[in-house]
Amino acid sequence: MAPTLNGEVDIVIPTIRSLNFLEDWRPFFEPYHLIIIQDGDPTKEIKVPEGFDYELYNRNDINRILGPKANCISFKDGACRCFGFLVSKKKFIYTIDDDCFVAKDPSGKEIDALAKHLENLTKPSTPYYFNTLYDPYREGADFVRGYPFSLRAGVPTAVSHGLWLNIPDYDAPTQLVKPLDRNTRYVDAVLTIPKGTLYPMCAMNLAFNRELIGAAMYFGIMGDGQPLGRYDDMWAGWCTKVVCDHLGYGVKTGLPYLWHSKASNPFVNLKKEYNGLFWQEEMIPFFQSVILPKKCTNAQECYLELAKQAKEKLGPVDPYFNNLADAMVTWIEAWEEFNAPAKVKNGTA
Ligand SMILES: O=c1ccn([C@@H]2O[C@H](COP(=O)(O)OP(=O)(O)O[C@H]3O[C@@H](CO)[C@H](O)[C@H]3O)[C@@H](O)[C@H]2O)c(=O)[nH]1
Ligand SMILES: [Mn+2]
Repeated sequence: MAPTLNGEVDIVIPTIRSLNFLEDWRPFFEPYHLIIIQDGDPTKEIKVPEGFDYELYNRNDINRILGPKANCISFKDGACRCFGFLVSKKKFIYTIDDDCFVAKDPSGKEIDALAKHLENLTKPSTPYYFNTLYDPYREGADFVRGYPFSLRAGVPTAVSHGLWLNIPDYDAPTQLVKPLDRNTRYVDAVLTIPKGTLYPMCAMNLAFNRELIGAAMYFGIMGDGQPLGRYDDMWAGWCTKVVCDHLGYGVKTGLPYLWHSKASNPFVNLKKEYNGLFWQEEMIPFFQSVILPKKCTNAQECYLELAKQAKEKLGPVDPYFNNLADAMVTWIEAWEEFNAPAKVKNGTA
């Protein structure tokens, strides 16, 4: 198990409701610093349970801190969480939704999701050759026969994507036709997503190495005033995976699980997602075809190149993508204002 890295971790929570869920996480989260992003009405008071060390930002704070660049941070959408990624100074970020609770593994033991994410992030990934016994660095597992020794050191892990029991993260059409579906299947595995393969990244139980990939973990312009919602984490997932593949970093998915308690309204979600259901048939082939030049040697440089290509290739799909590409550039400008560009060489920050 990874050591407690509490000096190197920020927990980022977007919220429009109360934070009572933190009581459930207290044994695991209390040693850590929280960055709470209060979305929606800034005059509403958000109560944080006693005993937590936190900083809280509402929309007025975001506007005051970023000035004109604040327009790259979404309003009335969980995508606002990426402001927390921007202002953090820590090596690792864990972001969690406020309707997610501690899950139990099949033995009935409570799952310390954060500890498992940190373990995932501090052990290598294997994107170049699939290990059929899954995570080879796990206690009691290893590389199987036929696995090349030249690849057994693995690569640095940039993203750890956790899953959820109970309410599944379905898109609105699926949720509308299968409202009673509950995810009861606990799969005891962590997989590295192979190089060249995209995946639908969900942000409700997500951790990443901010120094390696933080600059590309931008959640786009979604929600209020935008023709798209609930594709914030999808966009960030596609961008970060393409950047990780280019820079030689790994992305893991699987354990840890948490308990997703609340289904959001599928009718509201359908309105938010509607364009995305069509546009994803264009967005995904775009990301599958992206080639980043060798001169891009860190996440910021890769991201600016991605913004350029997204404008060229997706702008004709809808003018929204021109605005999104511009917002991606603004994000990097803000990122570099807040963080002296981390010169990351060979995966060590
Ligand atoms: O306007 C808003 C709405 C929500 N939030 C905060 O964002 C997260 C997620 O909200 P919620 O749990 O209601 O949404 P889900 O449909 O369950 O989850 C989706 O959100 C994305 C991942 O977070 C992804 O699209 C789906 O998993 C909560 O913390 C809300 O408080 C917000 O800040 N502003
Ligand atoms: Mn939810």
